[in-house]
Amino acid sequence: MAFSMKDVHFALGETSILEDINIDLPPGRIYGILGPNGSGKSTWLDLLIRHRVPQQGMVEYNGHPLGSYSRKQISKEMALVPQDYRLNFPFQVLEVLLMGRYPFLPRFASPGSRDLDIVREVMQKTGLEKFQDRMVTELSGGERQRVVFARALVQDTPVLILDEATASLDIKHGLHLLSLVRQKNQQARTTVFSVFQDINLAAAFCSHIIFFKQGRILLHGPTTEVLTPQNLERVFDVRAKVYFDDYAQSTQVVFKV
Ligand SMILES: Nc1ncnc2c1ncn2[C@@H]1O[C@H](COP(=O)(O)OP(=O)(O)OP(=O)(O)O)[C@@H](O)[C@H]1O
Repeated sequence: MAFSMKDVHFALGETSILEDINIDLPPGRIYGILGPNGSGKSTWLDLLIRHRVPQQGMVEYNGHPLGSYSRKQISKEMALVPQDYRLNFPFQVLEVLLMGRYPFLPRFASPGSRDLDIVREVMQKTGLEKFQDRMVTELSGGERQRVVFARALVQDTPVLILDEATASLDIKHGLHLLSLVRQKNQQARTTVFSVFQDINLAAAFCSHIIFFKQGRILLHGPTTEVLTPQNLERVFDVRAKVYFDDYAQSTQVVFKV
């Protein structure tokens, strides 16, 4: 298993945020995380990357307790693109991307030629070359988000965690970044967790879906099996039609408004 969670409970103060989380997550899949606002999706991602630690239960990564990994080891294994990350310091885009290599550098060492090669390759693939000398503080919100996303690709980890990572991007750049993630998943069997509000994007991109509701995992499974009108009604209280779309070559959803 890439991850395994047993009887996980997480609370903030007196408020229970996640309850009874029991799930085994094999590697090499693209997991779409879906659920209403406030259902615990981002908090659950925080448990995966150990930004938060559950009060009860066990989180394992590759068969070992997540708590047995150092922060640096975790950074070599997992990269996160947060929902709303603010790059407030006046670094150049190239410098921010090089930060993705820091977990792999010995203490006090500077990035080497291999690190620069990885950064250049990601810049080229993500179309960020023309921004490399610009200050991140002088980019638009979407451009900055593309830099944060690219930095996670530079980190080049077996696990990639995306929290509505393309929500502020235009459709072309969003689809392009997701296609890069999928290519990497197919070539290197990376494991991807991605929260989406756009259910059709999740349907097109994810092999598996995990539905959250009120701090619990309500159900999970292969996208084609669990993305049904009944489940969408249970989770989101909406009426929907689910069908296979030839053009998208994936399951798609239309909603009754
Ligand atoms: N720092 C905090 N203090 C208190 N409650 C919090 C805090 N952060 C999150 N919560 C609460 O925890 C619950 C889960 O939040 P979380 O951000 O994980 O939900 P989510 O499913 O990712 O939501 P969204 O779709 O709106 O991003 C919510 O009820 C939220 O109000």
